Amino acid sequence: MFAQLLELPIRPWQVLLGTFIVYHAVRAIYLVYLSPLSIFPGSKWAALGEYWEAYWNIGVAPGKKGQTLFKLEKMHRKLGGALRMGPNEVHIYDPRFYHELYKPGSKYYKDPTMHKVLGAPSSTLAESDPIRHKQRKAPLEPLFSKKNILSLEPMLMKHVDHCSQRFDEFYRAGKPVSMEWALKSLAMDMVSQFAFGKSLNALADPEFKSMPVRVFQKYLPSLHVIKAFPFVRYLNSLPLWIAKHISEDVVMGHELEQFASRRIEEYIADANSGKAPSFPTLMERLLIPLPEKGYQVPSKQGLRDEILTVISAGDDTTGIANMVTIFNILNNSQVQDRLLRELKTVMPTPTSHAPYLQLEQLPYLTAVIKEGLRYSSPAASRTPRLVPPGGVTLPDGRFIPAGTRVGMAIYHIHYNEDLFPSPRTFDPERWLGDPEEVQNRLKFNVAFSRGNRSCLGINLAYMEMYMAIAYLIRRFDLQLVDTTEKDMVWDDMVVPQFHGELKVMTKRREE
Ligand code: HEM
Repeated sequence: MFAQLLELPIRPWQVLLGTFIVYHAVRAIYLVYLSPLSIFPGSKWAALGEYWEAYWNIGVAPGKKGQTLFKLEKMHRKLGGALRMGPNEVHIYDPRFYHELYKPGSKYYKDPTMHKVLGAPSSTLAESDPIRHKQRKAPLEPLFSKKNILSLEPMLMKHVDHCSQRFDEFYRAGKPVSMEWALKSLAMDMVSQFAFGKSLNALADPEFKSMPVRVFQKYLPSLHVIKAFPFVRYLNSLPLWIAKHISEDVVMGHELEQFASRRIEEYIADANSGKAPSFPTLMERLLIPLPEKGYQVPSKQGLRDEILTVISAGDDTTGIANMVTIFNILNNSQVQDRLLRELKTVMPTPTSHAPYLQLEQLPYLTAVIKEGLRYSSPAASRTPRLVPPGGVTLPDGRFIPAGTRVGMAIYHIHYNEDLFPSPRTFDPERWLGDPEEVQNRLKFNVAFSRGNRSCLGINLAYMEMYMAIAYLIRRFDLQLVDTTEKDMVWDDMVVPQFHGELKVMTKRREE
């Protein structure tokens, strides 16, 4: 019988199929049982391919959208501080490793294969090469310095005033404001004016749902899909007449790119005719070469990529941090009363003004903002890096070889019970009290990440938060409408995507 089988002719496709099966079987045995990463526990599926993450993130099964972060949290609690996350990736939960991975001068660089498919590959955010990254950052660092950002205060104030006027209109019409859209529009106007010199006027949209705000809201969650299936990104390169038939999101993305390109042309034309804005802008800096620092002015497409990346990095993040903080203030009358009492010391009437430098000195407002950043964790997901030559030994003694992807998530640090007891309670008191304890805790308030690749926009984000929260709480007696903690539960769609809406009635305070 066996001899008869051997005599059967073997067809080429059978050879191919057999080779394919044997190759994958051997590969699977190697990855799961023999690879140096096989010492790390975790799902066997995760060891075999990138699709374990996608399964929990992109909604292939009902209720499994944006869940990898939370799934990892549960698994770490059971299986320990380091887990296998992919064929070549380990996920770390142990906070002792955070400041090794994301420290200044860290040799753990971004993984080009991962970052180049996300967003604009030529942007500073996506650049993985440390030398090129330094060159790209050269014009941006002084621009984002605190001194420079302070000069934006009058411009930001104008947008807070515009937002307040829009709140009045909603109140007169007897309609609640959807705060997520309103606060993202506020952040959009601030960051776009900083980028182009002119704001996109998102606050003027009747429902705060202007095209750019909607596009970013839709685009960021699609990064989960692009990460798992990089070819999806190339849909964006299709001619518009084809794209129209495939996806409305792609069409919106095209519209935004064209819109940004027009704004760049306008800026250049204005600057050439001596009409540059009176405050520092991103466009202005990007157009000045710095040969001594290796910075060259990017192409028009490079400029567009950089501008759109900065706007996207600064819009949803700040809008979400403000929204979550405001919800928690309104949801806790003790927090609101104490904050209001403090605000009245520098803004005695609801129409008073207080300079940012004075707001920044208020201890309770500062504690509320720090807690808001911890609690909201707007950039919650893991940010992977590559282990440098020589490999690394984890605090628990296990070794990870060079070239392995390792990542930690800001949310896991912020919700770690050992660092922040009762992490699900919004408690500004954590940031008051014994200065030494607060100082230690501050090391783990990592909303903006740490080290060379930490947030460039931190000074702008703080100023936006202080101004939005101080003025909106001092000016308005905001009342929650049909909003509970359940609405504030979120899925991790690159930025938090909430299950419900924060809606408030926006009545002016009289005293
Ligand atoms: C509450 C608001 C914000 C939070 C929580 C936040 C958080 C972060 C985090 C965690 C990173 C590091 C990402 C990584 O490791 O890949 C980052 C990077 C960055 N952020 Fe922010 N961000 C905020 C607001 C802003 C604003 C307002 C801007 C600018 C207008 C901005 C611009 C950037 C840029 C350009 C980078 C890339 C830095 C680099 O790669 O060198 N961010 N941000």
